[in-house]
Amino acid sequence: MTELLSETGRETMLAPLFEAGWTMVEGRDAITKTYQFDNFVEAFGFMTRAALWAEKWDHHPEWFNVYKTVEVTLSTHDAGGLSALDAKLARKMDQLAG
Ligand SMILES: C[C@H](O)[C@H](O)[C@H]1CNC2=NC(N)=NC(=O)C2=N1
Repeated sequence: MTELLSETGRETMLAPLFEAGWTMVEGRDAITKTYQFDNFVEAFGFMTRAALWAEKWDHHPEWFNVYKTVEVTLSTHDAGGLSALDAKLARKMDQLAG
């Protein structure tokens, strides 16, 4: 069972993500970010690479793709909110998106 982020965890792990363009989802303990790529192949390539990390970590994004835009929402369903895994996957996605 994955634990919800503590207050300290939120300050240390989420603050840098907010700096990097992630925001809280309204009315829900989840974070979201919209990535814009140059074209569909770049967007889908990002999703493919992120999917492999998600599967490896058994932690999966909610996401929505239209052409070169990918809208991502991260939350831990098992915990009913944000856990350290969401921060970890968010950092990986930023890295993959370059
Ligand atoms: C059984 C399986 O390990 C769980 O359902 C995993 C799968 N991927 C998951 N992904 C996310 N985002 N949250 C979860 O709680 C979660 N749980």
